[in-house]
Amino acid sequence: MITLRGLTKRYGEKTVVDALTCDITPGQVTGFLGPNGAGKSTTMRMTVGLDHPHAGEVLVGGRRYAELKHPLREVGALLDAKALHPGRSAGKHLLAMARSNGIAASRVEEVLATVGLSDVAGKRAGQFSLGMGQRLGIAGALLGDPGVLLFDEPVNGLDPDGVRWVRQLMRSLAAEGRTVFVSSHLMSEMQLTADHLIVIGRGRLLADAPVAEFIAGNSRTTVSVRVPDGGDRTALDRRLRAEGGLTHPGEPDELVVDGLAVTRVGDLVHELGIRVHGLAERTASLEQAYMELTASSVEYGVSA
Ligand SMILES: Nc1ncnc2c1ncn2[C@@H]1O[C@H](COP(=O)(O)OP(=O)(O)OP(=O)(O)O)[C@@H](O)[C@H]1O
Repeated sequence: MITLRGLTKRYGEKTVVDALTCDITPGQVTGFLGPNGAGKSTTMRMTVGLDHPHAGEVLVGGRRYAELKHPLREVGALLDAKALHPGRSAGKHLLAMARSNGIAASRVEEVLATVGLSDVAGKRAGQFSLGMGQRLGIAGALLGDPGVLLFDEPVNGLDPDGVRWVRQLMRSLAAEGRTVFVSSHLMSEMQLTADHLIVIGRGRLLADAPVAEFIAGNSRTTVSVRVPDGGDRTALDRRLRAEGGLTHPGEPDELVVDGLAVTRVGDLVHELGIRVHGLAERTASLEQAYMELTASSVEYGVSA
């Protein structure tokens, strides 16, 4: 469990993490979303003692990071995959981490195997590709077999196979009862990986909800009706509007209906005796819901 209570961080005049209060609970993957500069990395850095809050606190398993005797056994983190000694081999890098936290040397081979780097254990980390570096960072996070894991954009630079591997790893770590907190800008991937979401904008909490609830609460479900005959389409359009629906054209043979349930649209089609080629409910994607929610919190954007 990670507990944030009024967590606040300022850089100069700017408050980059602003009174964040939430719990990141075990047994599920919690996605951490927010526009560039929202304060995600800063929050994660404070969780593992690399930055210090100006106010409030962040606790791991009920304790501050500084109070943990062997921190890597309690919380593992992939924050900046490039932050390692480039001349040191992957194996030696992990061994040094293990020694500093009283972790058995045998864990090094285990985690290298888990991330698929056993064959390059002797290679210098500086020669690693972006994806290999990410895998090594993940190995470091797993080293102490911790109950709490933080991953800051873990799929950055990974190929599709690697992205899928990370997704499965996150899911299995959560299924083992661990707390998995992961940031990403890849909404489609988050939709597949996360159970719960924490969304921030300009350092403030915007949402703390299960993925499905977040999507439902920040977007509208529409109904798509495919009507091949233009005359029928006009008649249906008129009727749907009379019933209080908002309609707009989609594909050439399609009407998109807002504000009426799919069952009601189906009944009206039947009543009018209209031939249709498709009737479907369209649920918004996480990306649409996210864009909707964060539109006013984007700091570094270009106007459309
Ligand atoms: N060491 C620092 N000194 C000054 N400002 C900083 C420092 N670290 C971060 N910031 C500022 O704090 C804000 C939050 O940055 P942070 O990296 O936490 O955001 P983020 O949500 O992780 O963004 P991204 O999605 O781009 O990685 C930004 O405006 C950033 O410029």
